[in-house]
Amino acid sequence: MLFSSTLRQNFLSRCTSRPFQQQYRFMTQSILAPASKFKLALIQLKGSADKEANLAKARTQVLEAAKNGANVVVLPECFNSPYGTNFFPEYAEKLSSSPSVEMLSNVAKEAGIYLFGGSIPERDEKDDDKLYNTLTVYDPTGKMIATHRKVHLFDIDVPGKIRFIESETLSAGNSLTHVDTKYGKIGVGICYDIRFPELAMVAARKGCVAMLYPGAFNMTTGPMHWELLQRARAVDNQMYVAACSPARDMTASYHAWGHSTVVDPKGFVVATCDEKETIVYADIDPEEVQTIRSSIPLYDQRRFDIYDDVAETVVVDENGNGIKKQ
Ligand SMILES: O=C(O)CCC(=O)C(=O)O
Repeated sequence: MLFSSTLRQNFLSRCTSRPFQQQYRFMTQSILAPASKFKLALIQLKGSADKEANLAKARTQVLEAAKNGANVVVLPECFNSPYGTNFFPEYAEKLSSSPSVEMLSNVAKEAGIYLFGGSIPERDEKDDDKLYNTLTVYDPTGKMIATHRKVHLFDIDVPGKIRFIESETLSAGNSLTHVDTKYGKIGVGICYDIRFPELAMVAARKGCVAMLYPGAFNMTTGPMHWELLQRARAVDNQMYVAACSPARDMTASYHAWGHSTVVDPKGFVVATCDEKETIVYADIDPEEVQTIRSSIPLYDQRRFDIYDDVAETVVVDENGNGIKKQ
């Protein structure tokens, strides 16, 4: 275990206030929550329109990953359904009565692993018309320890290539999620969330050793940005980054890019694959985070005293000056 003292934990939680960071810039550089080595597995599944079959296949693959020594296992985005706005209402489940949650909890317990259960279309408990794209996380006893509703909905229009408007049927989540595991703190996002660097940056500053993203990029944006975004988030924040995709199915309406990947804190791809069904494994070592952070001490060198508040929306006026939007 690294940095396991209560003192460090107390310190870490106080580090989130800006005046504190300014005063103690030199102390914040290498803070990680208590962390130790673990084996990560990304299950690149080929789903179908048959939910029961998807759940059964996911279960088998999670057990396979655990048999091969994985301690933390990740499933892809929307692993229990086809990916498309028209499918979400049909496949959505309330978490309180969800066959997918039941399977995920049971298999996490049976396998004795932490399970980041990809995502499923979720129906709001109270408002039947409200749907989300939701990740649920389980500890090795099968207890659900976190949920993350996709914060940034995938609304894009690349003329002649791909138009996808997730907000046609989904609502966005409104909070960030950092999961405490016995191997360390882990941040999460879902697919399009990876395009917003703030999620990973906040996670790193809250002591996370890795960001995990279930995702389903496509044949247009996959080759352009899938690996680049993971390497960017890793190198900016000097942390592990992994993204777990469905396998490609050319008979489905949405063709996933595949290429589930793990990137280390230096920005190197340490494990990846092609578009076919497979399991990608990588050893995660928190010492690697410490090593790169002490060689290239970005955390010491940040200039919080001169950055504008990035939470302000800025627009450009007719003279080309940036002005704050009211
Ligand atoms: O950002 C992209 O290019 C793809 C995002 C996506 O497929 C998703 O959010 O599900």
